[in-house]
Amino acid sequence: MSNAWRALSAVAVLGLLASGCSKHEAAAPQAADVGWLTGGHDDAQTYHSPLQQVDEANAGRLGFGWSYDLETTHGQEATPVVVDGVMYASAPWGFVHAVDARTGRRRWVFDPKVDNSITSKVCCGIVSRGLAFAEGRVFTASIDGRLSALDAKDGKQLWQVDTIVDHERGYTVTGSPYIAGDVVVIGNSGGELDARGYISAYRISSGELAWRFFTVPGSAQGPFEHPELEVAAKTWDPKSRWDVGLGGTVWDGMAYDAKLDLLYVGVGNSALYPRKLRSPNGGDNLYVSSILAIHPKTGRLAWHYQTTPGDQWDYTATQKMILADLRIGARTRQVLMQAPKNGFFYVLDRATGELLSAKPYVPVTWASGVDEKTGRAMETGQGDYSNGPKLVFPSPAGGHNWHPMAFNPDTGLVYIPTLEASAVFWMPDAPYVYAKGGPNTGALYAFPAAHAGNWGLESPAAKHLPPLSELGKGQPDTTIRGFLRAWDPVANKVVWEVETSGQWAGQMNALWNGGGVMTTSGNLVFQGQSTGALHVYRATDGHPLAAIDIGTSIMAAPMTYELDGIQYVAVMAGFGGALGGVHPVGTAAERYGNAGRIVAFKLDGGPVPKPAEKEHVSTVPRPAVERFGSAADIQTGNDLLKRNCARCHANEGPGAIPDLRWMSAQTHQEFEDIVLKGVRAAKGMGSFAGLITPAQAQQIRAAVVDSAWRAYEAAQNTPQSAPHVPTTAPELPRSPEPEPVPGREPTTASNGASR
Ligand SMILES: O=C(O)c1cc(C(=O)O)c2c(n1)C(=O)C(=O)c1cc(C(=O)O)[nH]c1-2
Ligand SMILES: [Ca+2]
Repeated sequence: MSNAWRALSAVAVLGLLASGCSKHEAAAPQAADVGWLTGGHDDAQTYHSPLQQVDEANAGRLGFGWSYDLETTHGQEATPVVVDGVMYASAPWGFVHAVDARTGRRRWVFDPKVDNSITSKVCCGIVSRGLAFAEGRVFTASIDGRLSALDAKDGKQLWQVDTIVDHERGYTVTGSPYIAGDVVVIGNSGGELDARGYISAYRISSGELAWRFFTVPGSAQGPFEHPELEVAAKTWDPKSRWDVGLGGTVWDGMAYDAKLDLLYVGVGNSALYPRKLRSPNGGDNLYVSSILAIHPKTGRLAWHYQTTPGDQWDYTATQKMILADLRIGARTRQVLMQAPKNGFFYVLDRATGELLSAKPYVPVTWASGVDEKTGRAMETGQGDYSNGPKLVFPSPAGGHNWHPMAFNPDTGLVYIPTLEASAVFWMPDAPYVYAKGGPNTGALYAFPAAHAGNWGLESPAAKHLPPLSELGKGQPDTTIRGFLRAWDPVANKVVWEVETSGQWAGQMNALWNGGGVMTTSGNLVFQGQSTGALHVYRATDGHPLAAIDIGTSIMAAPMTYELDGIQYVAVMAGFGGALGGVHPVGTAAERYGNAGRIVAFKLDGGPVPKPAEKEHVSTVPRPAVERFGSAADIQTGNDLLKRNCARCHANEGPGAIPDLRWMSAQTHQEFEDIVLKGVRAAKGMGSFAGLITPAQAQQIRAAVVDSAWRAYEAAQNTPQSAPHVPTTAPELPRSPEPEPVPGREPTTASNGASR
């Protein structure tokens, strides 16, 4: 169907010819090399490979192939591509690593030379979700929004464009570029800041801008950049906060159908979050939280489907979409499938945008269902926090986030890394004030989780809320859990599942312990965990086949390719993203540090070398400075911290991002320079000058010091109530469980982390 598939079958034909030629020499026929051509393997973004050398009978023999040092401790979220024996991998900041896919030896590295002052605008970690490959060129976006075309041979830059329309606003780019015909398309991030979302399409050959599509109007009356915005403007209150940008960022999934010549684009949440502040008289607010089908030749909209009308919970529809042909009733339908954050699994006709089904794949309370006639979600009111705090399922982390799901055409199942979690949303007491280029959600939220630092209901900023016993009355169990779910997209039910939260159920770590997914025609499903294990399951029934401990936390989806008759499986490993500031209790990142690397596996490769173990802090240290500031300063400091800092600094233990409570005396001295002059921008801490005054910086510091002393005093009085900082992480299972894991029952059997 797609270019990628055509390329693959061309390789297969060449392979057959080659094996025909070698007939006389009585040698084993040479298997054709098979690559992985887009982030999700193909234009349909299936995360499925037809390879079957590694299969359910031998997956237990998977071992070390090679590893490659990515020279960073920021999170790894990308799936590399492999073309002609070379792996191209995108890494934090927008680096590209070209690596010999047989040996892991470096061929070239592209450094986008980012001005690191951009980091104060990063919402959810300095990450990259991938690159695109076409016509001998690698396309990559840097976090500051430049799109570069590189010569795949040597990494030389062929062209580069600045894709950002307004550098005063909170734009960054973490998403992958995608190819659609002769254009390369890129979106951007900033839906928690003041971005006005859009995608831009550039000519593959020259980098010339072909078209740009804004996802939300810039004003009530126009002039409108393109006709679709006039339609969209009617769904907004004319008094909407046009000045704040309104969100609708395209920060992750796209897919392309070459036959229909349609590009599919997932659009993110609204900014501000609360309707009351954003579009006071309501409206659906197109095209936030929508799936768009766009003609890549013209940039005109073919159809749209809005998953969350008038979103106010960060329910992005940016999640990766998969294109497949499914037998539904008596017909084969060309479908698009998505599991957006809002908790419903959508099957749409991808030619027309018609809704075929939408069923919850995790607990959902904001809506009772989706009306399949009108295609509209039916809101319950449980999500309405305009008059007081409300506990809502799913949480803003989503029933599913950026972690790729995978579709296996052999089993007909979609494998989804899901989250069962809720959050309490509320409007802050202080009136909302627009912060140019800064955080502008207009709402706050917290997770009912243990050890959740600034993200939890125990955080000082959430202290005035009613207790969970009251907020959660009559609601589903708020224990945070994660499951890998095999979902039948025709019957709309779970066929099998394994729990991936394990021993962390109820804690923030449970959120994304399970990473992105890949599936193969060896009847296999692959998923890494932040424990540092790559898990392999039988695709048909979830039977666990292998758990390979690599000593590096895995979030990204694995991929696979075959060279010289050897099938490799590879994954980019490293903890971070939105959870970068959370203490990764019990993970490989905690035990072995978080040096990012690519690890490749092959049959009979033996154990994977692990990084050296880190030394662990087992006590709560004494804060480096004495308490200071008034109670009012500390209260203000906590609110400022929640709005500006908590998206990175959870302050609940040693994470990939420092816990500010344990700043050294030296760091305390440099605090204003760090916050206001950007002296640590190279590490990811850009300047907040213009957003925070020197006096406010001191209020934030006073709040941090107060928290540090409270933790210290608690630890002195009752050691067992001290923050949980284990000295060793649990051992991972080395051998598969004997029993299959059938049916709908939740199980902890297969990942061994339930002890
Ligand atoms: O609205 C946005 O523009 C935006 C951007 C990003 C991003 O670029 O990383 C995330 C989110 N939203 C988001 O809501 C979210 O849950 C999230 C998780 C992650 C991550 O990398 O772990 N990024 C983002
Ligand atoms: Ca968002």
